[in-house]
Amino acid sequence: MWIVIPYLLFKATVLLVRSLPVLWRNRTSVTLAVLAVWLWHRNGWEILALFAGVAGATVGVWWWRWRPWCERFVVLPVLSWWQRLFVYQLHWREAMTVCRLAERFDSKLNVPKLLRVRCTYATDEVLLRMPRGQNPDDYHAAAANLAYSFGARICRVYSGRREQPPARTNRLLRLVDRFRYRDRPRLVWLVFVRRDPLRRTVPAFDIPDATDLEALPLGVREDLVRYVLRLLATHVLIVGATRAGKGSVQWSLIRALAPAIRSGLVRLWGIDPKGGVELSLGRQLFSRYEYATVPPMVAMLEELVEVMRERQARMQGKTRVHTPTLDEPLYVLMVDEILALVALLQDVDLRTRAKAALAMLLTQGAGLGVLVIAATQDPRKEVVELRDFFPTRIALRLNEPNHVDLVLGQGSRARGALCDQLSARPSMRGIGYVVLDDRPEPERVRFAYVTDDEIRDMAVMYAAPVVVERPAAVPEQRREPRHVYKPGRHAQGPLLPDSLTNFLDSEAA
Ligand SMILES: Nc1ncnc2c1ncn2[C@@H]1O[C@H](COP(=O)(O)OP(=O)(O)OP(=O)(O)O)[C@@H](O)[C@H]1O
Repeated sequence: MWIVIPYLLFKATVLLVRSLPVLWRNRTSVTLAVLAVWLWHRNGWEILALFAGVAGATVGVWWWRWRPWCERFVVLPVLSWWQRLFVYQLHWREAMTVCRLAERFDSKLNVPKLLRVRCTYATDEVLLRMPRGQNPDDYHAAAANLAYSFGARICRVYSGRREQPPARTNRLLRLVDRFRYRDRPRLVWLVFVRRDPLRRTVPAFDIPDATDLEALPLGVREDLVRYVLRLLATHVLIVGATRAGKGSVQWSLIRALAPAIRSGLVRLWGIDPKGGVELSLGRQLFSRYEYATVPPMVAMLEELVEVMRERQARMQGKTRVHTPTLDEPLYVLMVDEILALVALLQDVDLRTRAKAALAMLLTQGAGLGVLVIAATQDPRKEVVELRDFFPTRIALRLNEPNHVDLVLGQGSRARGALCDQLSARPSMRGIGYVVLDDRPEPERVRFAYVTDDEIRDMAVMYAAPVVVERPAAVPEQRREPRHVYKPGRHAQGPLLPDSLTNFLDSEAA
């Protein structure tokens, strides 16, 4: 008997020490439970009920008077606590094991460690630490199983923190943030979407006083943060099935550019091969605009190449990066259906010239302040060949799963860009995926919808100043050599990547 008591004491101590981390992680629940039991034991259930009633009434008044604060400090923390305890912690081990995310080593099962659950009204963000031997791709592969295991339809996986460190002036706080926001490769963020936060149309944003070319607000992300586009030095490709909402991306972008268009800092050129259906509503915003026939469109492309070349000559030896000024504005060329110029055009000569000019703009224009924003319905071969020259790509609803990787790049669908599963319902238009600069996982965005009336008003209030642009040369009679740019064959020609050479050469076949 005397030997059993020390043994039991030893066992109890081990159990206590082992459960300390669990108790610490659940300190709020444990404290509340201990308090409740103590109150009940000391004063009976009536006092406990009174306390609960007073607490409930206080929260009710708080909610009524200061709802955002109440949500932030009471409702969402309580929801997070509840979800953590009764949804994630309860089924964690089982779910991780059946989703094959638990690793066995030395006859011990290493389960990913659940660190934190943070809820918004629409999503649960679960932070975990991976066991050794895993990387975030394992979680991307298991995302669908994880979602259904925890009663959601969508689970997004992020290998990095989604929010940026706050901008602080205090040095001490900055130091703390540097530690808090340090790179932690073994952490993975799972975001379970309980209800779609993007199901409501996002109204057009107010036009800013001044355009910030580094952050043009275009829509709202799934975490309800504004999606902003850094336009400087990037070309943008927008791909989406018919009626997917490509127009809302284009018009949101133009809306964000409007003050700069009016001041002349940005010169917007438009090509609308679909007969002016999309862009003509805001005709006054464009310094140059072609929609009726193809030859002037091609001439316009070539003219822009000329503008770019002249600027290149002016910049030579002075600066490497173009900064927009009123004398040297940023040229933004918007092409509504790029396929009409590079693939559907019957006239081979015109098509070759259009391709060559576009290739030139795409390879050299970004650093020279000549940008291309192109939209298309169909990611077919000719567009995919150009894809890599568009650093920013936006994929709205697409018809086929394999189109996703064609537009956003290899592996994008596996990392969560489910463009083929986006709803075609009219109420769900204008939703798409974008790849942000700071992380590999695509982000779902709903683009702001600019109504026809808003476009008309904007066109009147922010009309482009009248500038005397050079008249477009009528191209019909021009007989230029088919291939202007032939790296390797013309030693003095600019060097073009292989894919672009193939793209230009495809005409010769
Ligand atoms: N962001 C949005 N939010 C809500 N509804 C939208 C949004 N964008 C578009 N829509 C709706 O979808 C319709 C089609 O949009 P839009 O013309 O922009 O599509 P599209 O992809 O440009 O079509 P197409 O390929 O035919 O040119 C619009 O008339 C509008 O009713």
